[in-house]
Amino acid sequence: MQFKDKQLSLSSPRVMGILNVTPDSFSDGGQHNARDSAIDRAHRMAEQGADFIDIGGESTRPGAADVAEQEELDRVIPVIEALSGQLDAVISIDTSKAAVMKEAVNAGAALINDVRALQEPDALAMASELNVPVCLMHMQGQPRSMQQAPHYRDVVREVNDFLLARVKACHNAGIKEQNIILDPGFGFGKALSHNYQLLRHLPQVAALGYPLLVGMSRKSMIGNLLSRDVEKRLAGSVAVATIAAHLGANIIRVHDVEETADAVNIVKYINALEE
Ligand SMILES: Nc1nc2[nH]c(SCCc3ccc(S(N)(=O)=O)cc3)nc2c(=O)[nH]1
Repeated sequence: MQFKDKQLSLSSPRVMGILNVTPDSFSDGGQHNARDSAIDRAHRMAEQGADFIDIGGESTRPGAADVAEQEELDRVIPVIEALSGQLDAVISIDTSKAAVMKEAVNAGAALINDVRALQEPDALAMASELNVPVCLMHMQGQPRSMQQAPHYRDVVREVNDFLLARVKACHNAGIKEQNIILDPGFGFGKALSHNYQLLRHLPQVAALGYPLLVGMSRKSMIGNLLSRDVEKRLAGSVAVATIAAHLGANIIRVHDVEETADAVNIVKYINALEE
């Protein structure tokens, strides 16, 4: 797959490091050293084996409030500008806003990661104009309310139907087939059982024929099942990452890059063994 001037094969699973530049992700709260610590973290994750660094200025965890466009721009653009051309990894922008997509790609991002699957105003047209790969993710509802009462008749079918509908919308907007990545959206309007049904049937999502991105790292699907607080979810996160890679996920979005890269390297080795 082509990410601006970087060709990256997705034939074996890749690791995406999470770089949250939202205030709730900084311990000390200071803006300046927050930016510096984000830049250091990006370099560290690239060194640990991240092929992508996903930069997000809007928290989309359950209950999160919306973020104003300028605020989101102020958080992410300086970090992308500081990292562009300095990393061996591809910079991804985690946003739903057309204006943030534009500025981020102009500043050096080569992948758009939209948890709202280009449903916001002008997002489809912007993604088409920017002509970079885009990840379309399934979410039931909006972050503020999505975990109140998630309900599906058949979660895998309904997620697949949504993703295909968004692919059609992309096609109609002139977005190239080879620029599309899909994501079932773990934790975005899903109860525990829905998340594990999606993981177990990931081959059915892969069967849609597009590269898959998955993000389960430290999420409640691990915490609730194992009764683990967020700082004790590394083993569970590596476990689900390994399962997803083995079942066909192409990009694994995680906090813990080094540990996940080790697990993915074992999956890659097994997959490379001749039949
Ligand atoms: N493509 C893609 N982008 C993503 N960005 C994020 S931010 C995570 C927000 C969050 C935190 C915690 C829970 S919970 N209640 O399950 O613990 C849900 C959502 N995630 C993903 C993901 O998966 N794919």
